[in-house]
Amino acid sequence: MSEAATIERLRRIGWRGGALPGAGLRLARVVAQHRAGYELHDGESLFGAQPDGRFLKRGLDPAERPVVGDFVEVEPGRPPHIVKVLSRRTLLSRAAAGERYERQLIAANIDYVLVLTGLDGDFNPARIERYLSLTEGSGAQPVVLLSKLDTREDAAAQLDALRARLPAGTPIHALNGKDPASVAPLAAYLQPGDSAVLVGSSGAGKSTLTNTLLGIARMATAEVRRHDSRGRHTTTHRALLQLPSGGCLIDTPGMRELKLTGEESLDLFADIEALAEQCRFADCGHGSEPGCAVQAALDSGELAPGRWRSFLKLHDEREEQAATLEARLRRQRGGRPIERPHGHRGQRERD
Ligand SMILES: Nc1nc2c(ncn2[C@@H]2O[C@H](COP(=O)(O)OP(=O)(O)OP(=O)(O)O)[C@@H](O)[C@H]2O)c(=O)[nH]1
Ligand SMILES: [Zn+2]
Repeated sequence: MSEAATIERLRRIGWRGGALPGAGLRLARVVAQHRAGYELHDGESLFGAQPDGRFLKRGLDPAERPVVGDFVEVEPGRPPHIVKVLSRRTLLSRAAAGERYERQLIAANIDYVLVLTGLDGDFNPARIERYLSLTEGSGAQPVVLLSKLDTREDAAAQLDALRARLPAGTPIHALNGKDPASVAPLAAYLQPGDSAVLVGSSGAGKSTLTNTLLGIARMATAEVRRHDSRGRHTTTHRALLQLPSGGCLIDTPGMRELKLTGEESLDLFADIEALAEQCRFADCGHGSEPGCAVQAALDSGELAPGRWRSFLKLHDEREEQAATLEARLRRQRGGRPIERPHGHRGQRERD
């Protein structure tokens, strides 16, 4: 295959250029990670691969291991081996409160995180803010998508409220996920060389939107999954969908269930942090303390109550996660076996 053809093929799986690997090596993208190994796609076909021994060394920084979305160099063989991870343009990760403190990598080289929420009962600005905070520092650009526009007559008010609340410049698109014309503006984020992930709660319309983007007839979700797992589509795969607009969508269960786990930045609430610094007491609880700048801003309307509540919620969640993490680390340092609290099981069984 000519070099131009190779580059064209790789662009369709989100490659943005760079040096091609030396003779005998193949460039591919990680689309899934299993206990048994990796699934890779080279723009033409899907194949399994094993990580080279050096990636399995104990104590290796997990950030050095291949992750979904990585471009890797592969040495042929049975099975092929991943020998090198190319440098990443973006990296989505979160803190993992496990036995050992680790940053858990979610995906590499993602350009756009499409945060999908339905304009129906699913609509929840606080959750959208939480998703946005997850993309902070990753290098990926968040895009807010609101589905089920066709079911609402009063969406303008929801949109205005969201615009006022989210950081200025955050792209927001309201759409009908079933209608190709309504979805067409998203092509701007899905050009050749672009990689996107679609996240949102169950029922938000991820499969519906994905099918419209793919331009294939809408099928029941379960049917789509069954067909894909049988490999009915030869050029696409559930985990890495090549879209007609030229970009690709990484769609793995791990991506779909992105959750906050405690270490995300609260930068979205920098204005509130700044307010809190103006309180008379450094340890102000922002309740009934005299000289509380937060209460003053709430009273004057400068700070919206809903925004204050979502700040508190995210804050509490982080504190809780941090406490869990600290307790685990303390246990580990003490070298004692991990004890399960005695009352725990009994309590569980009672309810
Ligand atoms: N009217 C309307 N219905 C929609 C739209 N998007 C999705 N739906 C419907 O909402 C329901 C859920 O959509 P799915 O695409 O299955 O949602 P999902 O996010 O993939 O859900 P999970 O597979 O559980 O993660 C289906 O009945 C869709 O037909 C939309 O823009 N307008
Ligand atoms: Zn205060």
